[in-house]
Amino acid sequence: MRTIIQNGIIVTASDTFEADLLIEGEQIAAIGRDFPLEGADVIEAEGCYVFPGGVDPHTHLDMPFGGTVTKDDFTSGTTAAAFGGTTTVVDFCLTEKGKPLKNAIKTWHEKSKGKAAIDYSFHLMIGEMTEDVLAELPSVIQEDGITSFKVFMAYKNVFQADDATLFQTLIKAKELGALVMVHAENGDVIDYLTKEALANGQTDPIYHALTRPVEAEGEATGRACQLTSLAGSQLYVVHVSCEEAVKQIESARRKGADVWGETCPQYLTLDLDDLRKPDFEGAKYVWSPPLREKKHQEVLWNALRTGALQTIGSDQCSFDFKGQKSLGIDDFTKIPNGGPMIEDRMSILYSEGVAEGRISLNQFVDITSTRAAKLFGLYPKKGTISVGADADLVIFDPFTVRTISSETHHMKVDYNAFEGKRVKGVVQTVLSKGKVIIQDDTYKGTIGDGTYIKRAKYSEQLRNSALAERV
Ligand SMILES: NC(=O)NCCC(=O)O
Ligand SMILES: [Zn+2]
Ligand SMILES: [Zn+2]
Repeated sequence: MRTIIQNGIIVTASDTFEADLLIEGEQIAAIGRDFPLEGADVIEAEGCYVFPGGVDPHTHLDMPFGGTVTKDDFTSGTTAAAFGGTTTVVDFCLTEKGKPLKNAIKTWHEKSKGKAAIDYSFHLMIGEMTEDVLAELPSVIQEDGITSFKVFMAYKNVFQADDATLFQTLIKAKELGALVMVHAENGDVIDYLTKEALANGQTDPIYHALTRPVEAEGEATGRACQLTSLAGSQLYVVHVSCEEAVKQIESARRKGADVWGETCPQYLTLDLDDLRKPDFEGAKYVWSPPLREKKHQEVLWNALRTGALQTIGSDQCSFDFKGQKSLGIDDFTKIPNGGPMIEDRMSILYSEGVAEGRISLNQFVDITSTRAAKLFGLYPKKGTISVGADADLVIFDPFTVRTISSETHHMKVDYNAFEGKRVKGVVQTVLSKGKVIIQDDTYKGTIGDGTYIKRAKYSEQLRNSALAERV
């Protein structure tokens, strides 16, 4: 199959230029002008940007959590992602203590195989570091192509791991060439504060935020950075929400530590007051870390602009308001944490970031796609527009304005945290591996065409991307 995308403005993390793209099969075959049109499907992109498909490094699809299971599975979640311009997701595979890692990986393949609209991969949670886990890790990297491990420093008695586990994971990751990811909040302090709040009859959603203070995130972020330096390893801090955490990451990076940071659309745009909405509506805005005071948003935008934070994940973890979030109507600790964000991740970053002049167009591509592809061993197959790269592409109309609503979104949940918000820019066409999967707000793909990607090691990836940048 031959496809030509013509007259668009190509945008990569480094360049913006007018050119046509020739796609042969699944890949970009040439970038230029005046390709022979005979026998090709021609897509007109005049007046539009052509971006590399988004890479969402942080999703939870079909995941059991908080006494229920996320509403969006690999089919609805990846389809919604595609509508929003994302063409690769890396999902978190949850493990269970005392059980082989391979069991968890098998379960995640069962959840996703033949069910995805776009390509996907897995991170692997490490909850404990036993002899068995140590013995399994090399094959997780070599055979399963899973080159990032996630350690939770919060969710006491559920996912939380101790510092010894985090430290050993960092040491092992350095040896094996993996990137360690952390959910950085002090779970013990939060456990104490939540018990105290409940004892005082403080059960409303706002107490979710008030019992997870910025200091708890700042402290855990700093601790993770220090342990990373001590291990001489590499760290990626997920869903950074506040200035206290940004400062720790900035300070570690200034000292030369190999530390990276991600934030999410919700922390850039929503705030603590959303949790105070009446009639339990605040439950729609329960994330961990929680939404913060508005002043933190500017810090996060500045961090993205200056490079102190490098990526944006959706942290897609969706629960219906009715029936799922309502589990916590009398007790905020029972509200399932998380929200629907996979579809609007890029839209929010474009509209609030590029259109509002906070970040450049090239930074937008880097933050939504390229940087995550590089960090997680997907580059240059994913995350850029270059000859030989997968033809995962987004044709984006920057001028049209749309209104976000749960009535028109493609996620399975009954609300959208941005209901009624007007955003600049509309995804017009999306290609995944050379095939049009979204056009005119319609899904044209085939569920199951999204396939599992084995990823390169962290160290190899950095070497390869440095080489690719030099060419
Ligand atoms: N972030 C959140 O509230 N839910 C998803 C699980 C996690 O990433 O901690
Ligand atoms: Zn988390
Ligand atoms: Zn998450």
